[in-house]
Amino acid sequence: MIEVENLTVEFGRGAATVRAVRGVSFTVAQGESYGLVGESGSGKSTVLRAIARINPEFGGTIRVNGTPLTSKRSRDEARRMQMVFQDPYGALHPRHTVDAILREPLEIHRVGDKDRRIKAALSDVGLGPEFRFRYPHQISGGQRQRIAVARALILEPEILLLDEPTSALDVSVQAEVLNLLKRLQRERGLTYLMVSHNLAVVAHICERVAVMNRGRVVEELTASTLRGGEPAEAYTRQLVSATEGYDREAVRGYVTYE
Ligand SMILES: Nc1ncnc2c1ncn2[C@@H]1O[C@H](COP(=O)(O)OP(=O)(O)OP(=O)(O)O)[C@@H](O)[C@H]1O
Repeated sequence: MIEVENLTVEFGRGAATVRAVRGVSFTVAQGESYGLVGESGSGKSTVLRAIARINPEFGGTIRVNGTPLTSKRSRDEARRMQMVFQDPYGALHPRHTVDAILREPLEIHRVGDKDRRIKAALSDVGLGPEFRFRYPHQISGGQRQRIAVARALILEPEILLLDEPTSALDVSVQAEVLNLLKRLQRERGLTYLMVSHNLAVVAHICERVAVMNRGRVVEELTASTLRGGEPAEAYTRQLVSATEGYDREAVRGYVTYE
């Protein structure tokens, strides 16, 4: 469970201060998938980065399973909460094989039975053992993102923070990775907090959604209200209609399961 209360994040000082997040509150229940949507610059990634402590400075309170987060991420917490980034190429070390990439978190956290776990992690994301000794440049973008998901899950966390996990992928590959994420969430009862500028992606994965604008949450709504296109706030309606044509087509491609 993630409880965010009156979160504020500022960058810079004096006249140059950017108030990126301004008093954001929401709660994500255990096993729920919750989305943050909004235009570029609305502050959604900054919320996620505060929870992951990539930006360690924040105001307000963030509690994970009841424990308030401090500016330093504990080792135990890293096991419970993992993050998947937009760009799988940037997130994976180019000179490490898939095996080394998946082995690293097991070594850091002194988890045994490494070979078995690595093979299982690959199979969990739909990749065969032949991928194990390849380098990131020897596999496709979608396969790289599957490896990033495998790495995030290899320590068996409860929570995944997903920052635009499919935005760098072609639409057809996006659908595959989204279906994979959805299946893993269902099978393992994972809690997801996902950021995307793409309403269709969020409506496909998430049960509830917070819409952000200029650092604030303007509306919290269910995915079915979002899909139905009848949100209460004018800003959300604008966001829906701005993306309607393209995304409604795209979402039709998402509703198949592996
Ligand atoms: N490290 C930083 N230093 C200064 N300003 C920053 C920093 N990170 C983010 N910002 C600013 O904070 C605001 C919110 O950015 P954020 O990345 O959270 O938006 P976003 O909604 O996730 O958009 P995008 O989808 O484009 O990433 C923006 O005005 C951005 O320029």
